[in-house]
Amino acid sequence: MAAVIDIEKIWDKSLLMIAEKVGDSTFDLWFKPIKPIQLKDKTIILEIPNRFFRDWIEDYYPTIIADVLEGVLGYPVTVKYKTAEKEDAVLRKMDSILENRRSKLASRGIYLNPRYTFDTFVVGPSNQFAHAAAVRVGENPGFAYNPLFIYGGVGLGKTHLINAIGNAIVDKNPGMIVHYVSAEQFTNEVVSALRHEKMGDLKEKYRNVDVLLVDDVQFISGKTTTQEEFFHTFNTLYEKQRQIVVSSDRLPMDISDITDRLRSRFSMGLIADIQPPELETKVAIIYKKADAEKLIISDEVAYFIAAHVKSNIRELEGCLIKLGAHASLTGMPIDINMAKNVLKDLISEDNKPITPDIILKAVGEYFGIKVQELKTKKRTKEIVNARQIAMYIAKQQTQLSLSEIGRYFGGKDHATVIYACKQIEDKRSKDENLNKSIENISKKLKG
Ligand SMILES: Nc1ncnc2c1ncn2[C@@H]1O[C@H](COP(=O)(O)OP(=O)(O)OP(=O)(O)O)[C@@H](O)[C@H]1O
Repeated sequence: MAAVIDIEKIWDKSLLMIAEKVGDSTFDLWFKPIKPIQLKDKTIILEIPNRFFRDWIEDYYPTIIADVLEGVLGYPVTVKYKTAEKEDAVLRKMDSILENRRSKLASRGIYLNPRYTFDTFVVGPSNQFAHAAAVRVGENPGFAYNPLFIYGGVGLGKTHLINAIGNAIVDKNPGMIVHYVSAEQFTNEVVSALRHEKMGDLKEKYRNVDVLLVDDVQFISGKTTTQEEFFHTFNTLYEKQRQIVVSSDRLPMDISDITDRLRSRFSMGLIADIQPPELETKVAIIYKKADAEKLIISDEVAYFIAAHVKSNIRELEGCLIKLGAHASLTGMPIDINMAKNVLKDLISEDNKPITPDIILKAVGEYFGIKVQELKTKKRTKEIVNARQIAMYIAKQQTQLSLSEIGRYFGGKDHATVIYACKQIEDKRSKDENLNKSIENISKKLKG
């Protein structure tokens, strides 16, 4: 007799694992209310209170449920959501258009996010340049800017823009092979191909696309075989005038542990940055998203969210989704009091002072160096440079004395701190890239 699958038990086990990964408050709010409905043909249907739950989970933990279920069941499953409340007819229609688009793309083997198009991207001074470059590439793949390298901080729209390029190309050129891949997934494919002696297949797949979109390329830092494979893929595509678009959270020169030849390839075309959005752009994004979700919010609420979420647009959307979920569960309209109440964590985060630990973490993350290494006496060029930048920022952005800063950086004396600050000050006036790196880290700290 075939084993009967006890869906409740499986879900309970999965919930325990999810709780461990996401922490109590997130778990209670977003995952605990989910109920399993059906598990059949490697597809699980989960009931969620309303569509905001799906949006939030897809934004913040897009693969967590599928990953955990795969761990529990031992095979991959597709996760589908069903909302408990009756959905607005317009929203349901929009969802079905998106779903259609998604399956059309998937049937051509193209895994682009159908939501991320130029139409849904709000343009402002912070992203105007990257957007214009992306549109050009979308209109003229292979011939406008090749490669296009888009860089910017976390959650500022890089994935959205490169998907929008892909969607625009697919729409206009039904025959073109457009391949979107995260650098992490590419690395996994290289590892798997090596293990199963399928490198030939991998080369065949990647070197024959018309458009290659690689997201979060900084991930290949330190991974030599992946870099090697990517380098040859890059050259083959480039020679055939096929379009390459790469996104990264930092400039090519700031990606540590990649070969110089790859770094120089990244800089061969156009490098376009996305900066954190200004207040007006944030407000415009909030309205666009609210519109898409059929949420009614006042100017006061929109400006309140925009003023408190400093830069990350994913967080901006997260606030709106949280409000939408709350309004939908309570049946109350969204007003400023609800916003203040539901988003109170956000407000209390505002006054957090910048500490040397926060600076070390931000600098470490930016350059891909462990905080511990910044605090030791290690003297490789990269570490010394990052450590000096961190001291310089600490001097600028904290009230600490030079000796106190020195102490935080592994017992250095105040003369070392003065020297570091002077070095960076001098280099900054001559080196635009260094200047940009410091600005980006500082913005991240303020955000
Ligand atoms: N200008 C914009 N207009 C509308 N939505 C935007 C804009 N910029 C970002 N977003 C939205 O913000 C969210 C985060 O953006 P995205 O995932 O593209 O960021 P990212 O830069 O790739 O982040 P990460 O560094 O984490 O990979 C997405 O839902 C995206 O649609």
